[in-house]
Amino acid sequence: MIGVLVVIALLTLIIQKVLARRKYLQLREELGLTGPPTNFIFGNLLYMFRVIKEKGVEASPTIYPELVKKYGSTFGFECFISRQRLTSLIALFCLVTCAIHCASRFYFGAHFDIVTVDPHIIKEIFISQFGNFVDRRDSSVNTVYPFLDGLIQVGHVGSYGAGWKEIRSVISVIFTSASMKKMHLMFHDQLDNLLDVLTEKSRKNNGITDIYGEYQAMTMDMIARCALGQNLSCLKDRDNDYYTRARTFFANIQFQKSTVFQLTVFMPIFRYLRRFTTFGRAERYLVGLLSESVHERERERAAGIIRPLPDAIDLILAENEKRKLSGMQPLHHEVIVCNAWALFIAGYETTSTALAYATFLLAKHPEVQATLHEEVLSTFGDNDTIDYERVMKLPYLHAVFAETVRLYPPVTTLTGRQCIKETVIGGRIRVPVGCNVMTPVHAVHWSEENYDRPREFCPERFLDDGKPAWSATYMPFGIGPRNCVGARFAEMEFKTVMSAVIRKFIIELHPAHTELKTMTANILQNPINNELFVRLVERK
Ligand code: HEM
Repeated sequence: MIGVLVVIALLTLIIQKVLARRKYLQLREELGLTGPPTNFIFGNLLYMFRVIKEKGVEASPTIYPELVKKYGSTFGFECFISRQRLTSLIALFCLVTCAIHCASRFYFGAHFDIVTVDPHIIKEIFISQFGNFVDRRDSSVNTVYPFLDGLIQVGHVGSYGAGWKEIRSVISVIFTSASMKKMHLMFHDQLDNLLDVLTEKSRKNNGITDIYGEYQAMTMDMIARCALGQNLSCLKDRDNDYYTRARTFFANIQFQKSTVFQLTVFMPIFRYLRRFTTFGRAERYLVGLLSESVHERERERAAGIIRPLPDAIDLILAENEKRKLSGMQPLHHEVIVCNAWALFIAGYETTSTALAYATFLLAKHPEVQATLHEEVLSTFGDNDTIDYERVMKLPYLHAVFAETVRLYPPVTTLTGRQCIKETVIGGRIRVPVGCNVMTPVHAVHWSEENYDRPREFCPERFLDDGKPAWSATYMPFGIGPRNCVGARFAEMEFKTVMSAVIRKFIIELHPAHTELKTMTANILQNPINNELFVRLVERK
């Protein structure tokens, strides 16, 4: 008798899930959108797998731009997940479905996104209707500590009461011009370290250097110093705990490498297993150190010890003290830790990727390199300190920066928003609560409607108009009130490092790496194999 009841319960459950899935798959049609054919179980995932299987992983950045060509500027798409481990995933899925059928949010397939590169709709979502789209498109694995209350993921209501708006207003104080100038003073030690390491490399092995590896170590040193007050020396000591754990974190927080990550796409309840994953364990260790740093800083401040060069933690704590004094609820300790962590991860990989792309592009375009070198040399000579005021104003350097992140945006699909109040966009598309709208930045930047010869590296396109305004056709740092809070920091770091490197070295192509091959995974666009080789020749 019990056996019969169990079978009936399971059948009912399966029928219910199948019907829910059918209804979900009809959403795209209901909203009047087209898109690639959808598989009942895998949504559009198989479409992505097919492209990568046929053309290789280097074709991954072309997926969205090609879809735009095929289905127009706004379409519907279900994505997220890799084929690797699908077999084990399905087996596990069947098992756990029986075990935890009470999970309330059930994604049998994947997320449904409205994808748009239409400038009018982009402006609506990210700016004029921002109030209806405050939340970022969520990734289930990130909706637990230590990500949930960090700026990258937090929604309009945070778990400790402080939502995106409040947290953003606190974090923004870190990036005012006055704070940035002080942080710039902290760059110089790291810059000297970088030049020492690169000089050594240029004298060995014919100057062939994996420049991406060196930039990654350096940006970690810089963000750790400026954001977290940690004096690391990853450039010179790759075995240090921060570096090895952060590399483990980044190398493993990927769909294809983590079964838990994959499971969260189907069933968000699995996000609670984050802490037991390889990336989760590395993260827990680093976040533990951060939490201790915050406590220590609180104790110092209470004892009246104020650092002359405040880092991000000092600035957050100072802002929190002001909040207390004016009768507002201060940010909870865990919220501060989540945000210190968010700044660390958002500020590390992205800037090193942009620097590596630019270095490669300068090697590939010696005429651009010569013009940039001339500008840097005529401003700073051979020995002047590269100071904040002057480096931020160099027009050609700015054009190289702007064009690099246009042609190879390091962040491609973080620019998504989740609807929190039902609305209509583009005058016709109903967007229900919970639905995501996402703009793939590279598809916007590679569109012939927006740029002449969009796949060519041409810094001059940013010279005529001076500083490019971030807009619906130029959005390497996103757009609207929830754009990249660290954009000016990234710009400052990029320009300072690039000036120092170009002043000291001639950059040439490595004969075996004459083409820049990138791949998109999760929200980022990285060099394939996480390495990028160039040849460095010390200038006389
Ligand atoms: C070249 C380097 C960088 C690129 C290309 C980049 C790009 C982006 C993009 C596209 C977004 C999403 C914006 C949107 O949804 O409209 C974003 C968000 C964010 N970025 Fe960056 N970023 C870079 C460097 C940094 C740095 C250095 C930091 C911190 C020091 C940082 C911190 C953040 C944070 C905290 C957010 C979330 C902001 C919010 O939701 O309010 N980023 N970034």
